[in-house]
Amino acid sequence: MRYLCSGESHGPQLTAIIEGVPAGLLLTEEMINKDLKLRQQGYGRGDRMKIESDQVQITSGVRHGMTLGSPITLVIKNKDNKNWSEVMAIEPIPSLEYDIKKVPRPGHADLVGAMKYGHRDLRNVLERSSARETAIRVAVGAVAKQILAALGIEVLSHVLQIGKVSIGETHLSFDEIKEAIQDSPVRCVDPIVSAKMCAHIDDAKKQGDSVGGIVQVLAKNVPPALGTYVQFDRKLDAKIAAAFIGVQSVKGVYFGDAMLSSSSFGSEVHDQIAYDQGFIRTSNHYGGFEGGMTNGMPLVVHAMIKPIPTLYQPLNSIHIETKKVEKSMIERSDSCVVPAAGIVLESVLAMELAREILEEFGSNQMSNLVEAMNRHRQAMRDF
Ligand SMILES: Cc1cc2nc3c(=O)[nH]c(=O)nc-3n(C[C@H](O)[C@H](O)[C@H](O)COP(=O)(O)O)c2cc1C
Ligand SMILES: C=C(O[C@@H]1CC(C(=O)O)=C[C@@H](OP(=O)(O)O)[C@H]1O)C(=O)O
Repeated sequence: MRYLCSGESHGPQLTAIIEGVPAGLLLTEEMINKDLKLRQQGYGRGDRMKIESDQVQITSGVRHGMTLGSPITLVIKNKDNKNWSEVMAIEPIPSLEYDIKKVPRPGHADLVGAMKYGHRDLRNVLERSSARETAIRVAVGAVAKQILAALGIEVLSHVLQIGKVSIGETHLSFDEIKEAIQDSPVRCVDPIVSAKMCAHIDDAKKQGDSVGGIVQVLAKNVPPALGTYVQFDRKLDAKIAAAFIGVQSVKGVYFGDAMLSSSSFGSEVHDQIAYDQGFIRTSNHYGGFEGGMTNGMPLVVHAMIKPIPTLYQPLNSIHIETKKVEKSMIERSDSCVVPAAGIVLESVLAMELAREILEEFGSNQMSNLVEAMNRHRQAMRDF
């Protein structure tokens, strides 16, 4: 399964084409839209989210709610495009005068992107580097989630830390976490910490500042032996780490209790092997991976997210023509996107897992894939 995305932040639409989704998967726009809605929520989002109400349009590869096995095309319209139709016009508008962006934001792609592609208007960079693009990736991930759901696998994200407010680790189960975050505007399991996180975001916003944080992404019911140890670039944890870093503002990835294990004795953290109708581990400090392969324990992946680069109290920068010091540009911005990034990272994890499963059990039809997975699970239990 492979996919390609396109679209500028204030252009007419975002598009994705996914190839390799087996035929016979139940898929409707509504199944995708619920994730698009979640990505738009989360305390700390800016005014753009009041304009957009993301809805996907499936324009190929699906008929009567069922995938055909042909490429699936997904489209999300940018509602804000109507406010930028001239600035973002595809055809030249010679007489148009508009604000050309010249003062790059520290922490954003503006300066290096312009240097790389030779742009003198930083808008030519920011339009594509923008995390607006994550909307269509969430749509793609929702398709992957449907494949996983048919195989009994589910993913979930929740927030462990926002700026300086941290919940530490939680010992709740997957289903308990799902329940506990329902009413939290920051997807945090503890209501008291959740309120502190919101207050911390408010404080940052009042100061014209921004905050980052840490998200935990989980997958349950993943069978053992996905991925392989035989070649570095085929290790599944390595593929997931690369895909996580591919999400805007994710600066670190770690599996399980990596922070703790790096400062512990081996005897304290290695997950001991036991047998109970199949091999199990008595703990899950390594987040479900050994040697680049899943070991049958739940997957536990963490993403460390930096604070948003655009600041309402801007930092110093340099005008790219005058080379003089100026405050960096600002139009409009989120102040915290940690909960939203969690939804994006769920999609990314779902995509990597679905892709790996299809590579391992390759199938054109969902029913054959389900059978192959059931056989694999049985073989793993019988080992
Ligand atoms: C969902 C989401 C929304 C974001 N919104 C903003 C924003 O409003 N303003 C901003 O400057 N950066 C925002 N970012 C982060 C930038 O897109 C990102 O920092 C930038 O593209 C540079 O990439 P890097 O941080 O991965 O190096 C957002 C990131 C995500 C995941
Ligand atoms: C549009 C989205 O996020 C955008 C990501 C983003 C950035 O620089 O990454 C900058 C902001 O864009 P704008 O200036 O249009 O408000 C965010 O709103 C979205 O998440 O759908």
